[in-house]
Amino acid sequence: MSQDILTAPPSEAPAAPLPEATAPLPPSVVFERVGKRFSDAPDAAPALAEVDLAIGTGEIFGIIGRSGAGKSTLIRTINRLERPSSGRVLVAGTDVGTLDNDGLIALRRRTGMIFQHFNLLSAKTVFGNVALPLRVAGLPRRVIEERVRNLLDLVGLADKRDAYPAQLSGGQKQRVGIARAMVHEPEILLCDEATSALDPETTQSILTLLRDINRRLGLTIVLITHEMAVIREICDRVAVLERGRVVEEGPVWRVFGAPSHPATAALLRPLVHDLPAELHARLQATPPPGPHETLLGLRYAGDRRGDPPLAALAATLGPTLRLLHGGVDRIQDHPQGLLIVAVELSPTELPQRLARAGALADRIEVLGHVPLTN
Ligand SMILES: Nc1ncnc2c1ncn2[C@@H]1O[C@H](COP(=O)(O)OP(=O)(O)OP(=O)(O)O)[C@@H](O)[C@H]1O
Repeated sequence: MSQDILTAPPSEAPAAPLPEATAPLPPSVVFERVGKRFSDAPDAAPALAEVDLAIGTGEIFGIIGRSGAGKSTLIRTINRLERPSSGRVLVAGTDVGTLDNDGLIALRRRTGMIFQHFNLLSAKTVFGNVALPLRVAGLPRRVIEERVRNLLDLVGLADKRDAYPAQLSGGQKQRVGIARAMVHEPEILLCDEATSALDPETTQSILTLLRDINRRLGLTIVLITHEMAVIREICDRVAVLERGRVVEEGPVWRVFGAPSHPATAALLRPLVHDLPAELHARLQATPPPGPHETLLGLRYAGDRRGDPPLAALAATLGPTLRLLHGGVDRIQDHPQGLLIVAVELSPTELPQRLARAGALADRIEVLGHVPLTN
């Protein structure tokens, strides 16, 4: 390809536009109206309902949702650890529901999986844990030796090959888990809360490793997590599940910058951690009967020019307006402005003022209420 470019005669014609970085990639995993019921009881809510999603090849795709929303069930349909009750799951174009035993073994080899608690065998060394799936598959010793060595190099554990899991830190155990998941050179890596048992620094190093593997090997990564920071850090796109349904999906910068569904906004609410600790501790979900302040989070998408209009906000929300926090985050290189302000307004006045202030931010969210004490 580069040869063609180098030897092509110069052309006066304008260069063809480069494909947009966000152009959809061919799908690696497709969910078509996937439903899952664990119970036949007519009043039991389905674990999944009418899930339609396409995950592009080489993308890092996050699935979020509150506990019980169906995240694990959905990710487990990809390697058929769960079978949908309705709909289809396609992996690289193949309906995984139609696979026979051999097909299923092949599917599981092309979809590695890592887990929150690593699932390592304590009686086997690092080498033994990573080599096990290859031994089960009956590969020659020489091939196993070489592949495991390469994988331990890839995950930065070459010097730990003879250590036992009990001698490893959590981050090192997860690196073993990643190496083991990669033994069959999969096209897809499924991560089920892979960093949830790790401290922030170790989480960061595992995310860096996953991103590196994704970039170097073109691996598609599907991950579920309750840690929004993980999604923000490495995912290209994200889907939000609520009671088994996809309620929102899109590029992370857009979904996190301007969440359109209340379930997403609720998941992102930890932004209140940007508040001073003393205020955070006193925050209430419902307005108290006496005098109180209401805390508002105002978000600004990156393409909005200029500073947030503080004077206009004060004119609209009233003279009690206090600025508590202001900052700009970058998500996937898209700047996201966030202001947290406090206003002293009665429960009847608040919605009217908020309606008028709507044009002054891309999104305004009520974070809670704080009683005022004399
Ligand atoms: N094997 C099972 N048998 C019966 N019900 C199940 C089974 N697995 C999951 N469920 C139910 O399906 C729903 C979705 O569960 P799932 O574990 O997929 O949610 P989740 O979003 O991954 O939750 P969490 O974040 O707590 O892990 C829940 O109501 C759960 O109780």
